Amino acid sequence: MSTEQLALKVQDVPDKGKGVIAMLPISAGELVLLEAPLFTLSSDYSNSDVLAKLVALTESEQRQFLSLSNCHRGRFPPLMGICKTNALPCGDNTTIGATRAARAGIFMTGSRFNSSCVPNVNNYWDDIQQKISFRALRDIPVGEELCICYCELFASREDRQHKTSTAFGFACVCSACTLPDREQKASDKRRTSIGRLYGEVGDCGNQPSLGLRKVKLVIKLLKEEGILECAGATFYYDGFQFCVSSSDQRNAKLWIKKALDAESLGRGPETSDAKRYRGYLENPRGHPAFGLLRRQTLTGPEN
Ligand SMILES: C[S@@+](CC[C@H](N)C(=O)[O-])C[C@H]1O[C@@H](n2cnc3c(N)ncnc32)[C@H](O)[C@@H]1O
Repeated sequence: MSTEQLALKVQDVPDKGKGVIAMLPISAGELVLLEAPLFTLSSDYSNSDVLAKLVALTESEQRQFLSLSNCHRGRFPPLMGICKTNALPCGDNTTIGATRAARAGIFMTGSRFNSSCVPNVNNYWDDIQQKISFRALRDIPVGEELCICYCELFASREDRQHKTSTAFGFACVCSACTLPDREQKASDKRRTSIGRLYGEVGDCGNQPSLGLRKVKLVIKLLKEEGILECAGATFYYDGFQFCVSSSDQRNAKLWIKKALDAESLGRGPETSDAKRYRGYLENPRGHPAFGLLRRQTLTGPEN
């Protein structure tokens, strides 16, 4: 067993079947698991594709595969049901925006992570190592369950529950989905506002001051929802782009440093985006949008 896996244990958790529990204190940004898939499938797989993968496995691996949960009993043939319940993206995949990985994989430990709408772990496919990595988004104490997010974060609880119940056959019981009524309404309002602002920020290319105000509002809302660590990088990068297009190098550097820190936390310091961000931190003029708009001094991130 690798050092990373010593920090984890798969065990029964209330209302969710099995789950992954921290056995040691885990620090923000730490790699908690790096795992090769048992097998991968293209996104349009059929039952016979799964069967072909299964016969290539050892008997012990087949047993492990068949022990995974199946939330689609009666709706799909059993092998398909297990894959649909447990497959994780093996490629670029975003819960923000529309990028969908072309392949998905089944993982002996990785497929045991349950979902939370306030995840404390981020999963990311490492294309170079051909493995999936799981990194802690914040400090995690011993005994806490490690959860990733299966669904769109910037949606109301009703919409999130609709997605998890149709795609995965469960009504999410995470802390964000079980808030008392008043707090639930406030959370729904924040998340739907973030979703709306996400689109609006994208439309502010020629209005950098307005764009930055919206970015700052999103960051405030993400922080209040406890999901800044898993969703902040893209907005910090937007902040950088507004500054760089206005030739404001000083503030551009402050924004790109935030984007780099957020990227490294959730996906590691060696991703292609992290490398690109480091390049811009050294030389913001290297960005293709540098100086495209009127030169002006904007503002940096709040803290
Ligand atoms: C990929 S599996 C995760 C591991 C699974 N709990 C097991 O026992 O192997 C997905 C299934 O876990 C359960 N699950 C995951 N996240 C959950 C959540 N937030 N609330 C309730 N059930 C959840 C659902 O049954 C779902 O279909």
